[in-house]
Order: sequence, then structure tokens, then C-alpha cells
Amino acid sequence: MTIDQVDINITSPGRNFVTLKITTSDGIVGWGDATLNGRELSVASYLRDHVASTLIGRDEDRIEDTWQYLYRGPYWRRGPVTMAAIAAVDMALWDIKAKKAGMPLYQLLGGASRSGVRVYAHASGTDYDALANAITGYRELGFTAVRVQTGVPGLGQIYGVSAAGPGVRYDYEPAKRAENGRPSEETWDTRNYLNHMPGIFAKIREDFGTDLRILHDGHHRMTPIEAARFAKDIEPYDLFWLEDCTPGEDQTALRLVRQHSTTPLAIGEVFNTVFDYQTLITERLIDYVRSAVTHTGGITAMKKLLDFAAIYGIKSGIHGPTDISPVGMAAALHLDLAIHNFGIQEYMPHNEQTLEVFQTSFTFDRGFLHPGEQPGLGVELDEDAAAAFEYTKAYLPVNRLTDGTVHDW
Ligand SMILES: O=C(O)C(=O)C[C@H](O)[C@H](O)CO
Repeated sequence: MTIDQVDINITSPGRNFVTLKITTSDGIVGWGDATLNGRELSVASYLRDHVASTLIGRDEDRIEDTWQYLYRGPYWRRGPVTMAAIAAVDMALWDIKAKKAGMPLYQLLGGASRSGVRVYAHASGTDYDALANAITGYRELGFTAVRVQTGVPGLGQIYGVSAAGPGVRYDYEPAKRAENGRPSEETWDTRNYLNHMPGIFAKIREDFGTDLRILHDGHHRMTPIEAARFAKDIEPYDLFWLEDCTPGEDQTALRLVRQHSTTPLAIGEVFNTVFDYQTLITERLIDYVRSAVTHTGGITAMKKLLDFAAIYGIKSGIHGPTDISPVGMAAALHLDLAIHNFGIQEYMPHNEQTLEVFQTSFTFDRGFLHPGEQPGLGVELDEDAAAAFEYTKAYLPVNRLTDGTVHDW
């Protein structure tokens, strides 16, 4: 059989999602996530204007060949737009293959290596009490791991920290609806942050004990020497990982951090290919691979990347915020269940409207997710429901230092 039709769906049930639909000549439908937060329409155009016509008539079973055709064929390689587009095609083809086999995708990846996928939640608050409240809520739901982010004295709203009171849903990953066509701006001060954070970890350990897995995201904001000092300072609080402590494009920056600390390191949500990890993996400069299946070329590329990492004792920590659609999340869960070197999975539940648009078969139980037993990825897009939510331009915020200099966020 061959690929008969390729469609691109753009919907915005609270935030924007781009979904690829591939239909085969015998009517089987596969779905792929092509969402790139704040740059959604670029990937939609890449797929619609440059990829769709090249897929028509291709054998849908030749997944590796199609991947290489899209990666090597156009000469221009890598980058988030290209790799998200390739990922969407790859996911959709795996979805189709598993549906044809009548199996959940994880079976085609080697079968389950575990009974469930340990996930971490996002806890945050403007001060310690609000943060502790959020952690308590997640503990009650059964989570065994939480990412903790908190406000920093002297600074206002910080990306990733909820300013809402207890019980109020905080979907910060849906980039803000664009005001005047521009992103909002925030202010940052690394010195205040470095002085404040170790005390927060100390209190969390005191209040929640040693069982809780604590994760923290530095959001690329530190220089190598700042990150080295920070990672050393927080060693006593036994973090599960310190994520993105230095800017993502500088792989060797993590050598300095590694030389000074045993705090486990994670990085990769802005990476697109295995080459972004080449030094990090071969020199064992990280402990967890943070790529999203959606932004790293799909299931085919992620499986190879994680197998490569496994040789060096490095585990997975697949990116899973709400800007990864339920299709991308399902792709991650099938990989998580199948691979041997699974570490942890990020999990920010999607809002109700999103889950009306995307019908999912994955389930959550006391801190663990399971992709379910439905053939394929186990997610179907309801195109009628999706049509009710029109695309709305939205941007992630821009960060500036207190003197106005643009900074990483
Ligand atoms: O999930 C995380 O750790 C993030 O930092 C989320 C990113 O900021 C988000 O995906 C950007 O679109």
C-alpha cells in the first residue's frame, strides 16, 4: 500500500498544536505531532509546502528510508523546524505500522521493559509556602518526583513559576497570547537566584524527606562557572537532576560543571539531533537526555539516540510539557516503556479542551503513566472538535537582566 493523502491540522484548544495526518490507500490513518511552541506555522508550512507532495505514493512501511529521504534528501539539515516536520512524518508512519500490526507501538519497539513509566510533575510557587503547597498536592496524587521552581526575591514573574494561588491550574507552557504582536518580557538576576535556591532545596528535604525525587530546571541561565558553583552548593540536597544549567549550544560548558560536582545533569529540550549530544554522551557529561520526540526527528531518531546514550550509562528524561501534543506525548510513552535505559518522563497534563480534541488511551496511576493497549500510538485527533479552536498567535517570553540585557531564559 502507499501514502494517499497528507493533511496538516492546526488547532488551539488553550494553546496551539500542529498535527500531521497521513492516510494510506487502504484508509489507515496515522498521526504525528509537529508542534513548535511560538513558531507553529513555520512547521505547518514546511510540511504543507515542501513535504506533503513528496510523500504521496510512497510505501508507508519504509519508515527508515522515508526518514533518510527527508533528512538527507533536501541537503539542508537539522534545526527545530526541519526536525519537527520529520518527526511528525515518522510518528504518523509508526502509528500506521502499529495499527496494521494490531499492536500498541511499544510492542514493535521490543515490548515492555517495565510495568509503568515513572513521571515527574511541575510544582512551583512565588515563595516557599506556595511551592510546598504545590508539592504536597502532587504527593497526594501519588507523584514520586517533582520539578521545583520558585520565585526569586527582588524579581517579578519568572517563567515556569506560578503566581496563581493554590488549586489554580497553571499552564505556563502555553506561550502567552501575543500582546501587540510581541512576546512579553521578564527580568532576571542570576546572583539573587544563586543565593536563594540552595535554601529552598534544604527546606524541601527537611519537609518532604529523602524519598522525594527533586528535579530543578536552570533554563540555560547560568554561565559555566556559575553553574559549577551552583551544582556543587546543592549536592547535599541530592537532586534527581539539575536541568539546562548552561546555554544549550555549548556542549563543552558542562565539562566545568562535571569537574566540580556530582549533581546529576540533564539537558536537551532545545536539541534536534544526536549530533547535539555527541560530546555530551561520549564524554559522559550528562546523565539524562531531555529531547522531545517531537523536536528530535521522531521515534526512529530518538530510539537511536537513546540506544547510543545507553552505551555510556546515560538514561532518558524525555521532554513532555503541554506544548508537546498528546500525540507527541504518546510517542514518548511507548519509547519509555520499551527502552532499557529509561530514566523518568516529564508529565504536565493537558487541559480538558485539549483532551476533547485529542482522544488519548494513556492512563495515569499514582505517579506512573502507561501508553495503553490500543493499536498504534493510541491517540486520535477529533477534527470536528479541533475546528472549533482557531490558531491564535502566542509567544514564549523574552528574558532581560536587570540592566536590560537580553538573557537566556
Ligand atoms: O518542560 C520544561 O522543562 C520546559 O522548560 C518547557 C519549555 O520551556 C517549553 O517546552 C518551551 O516551549
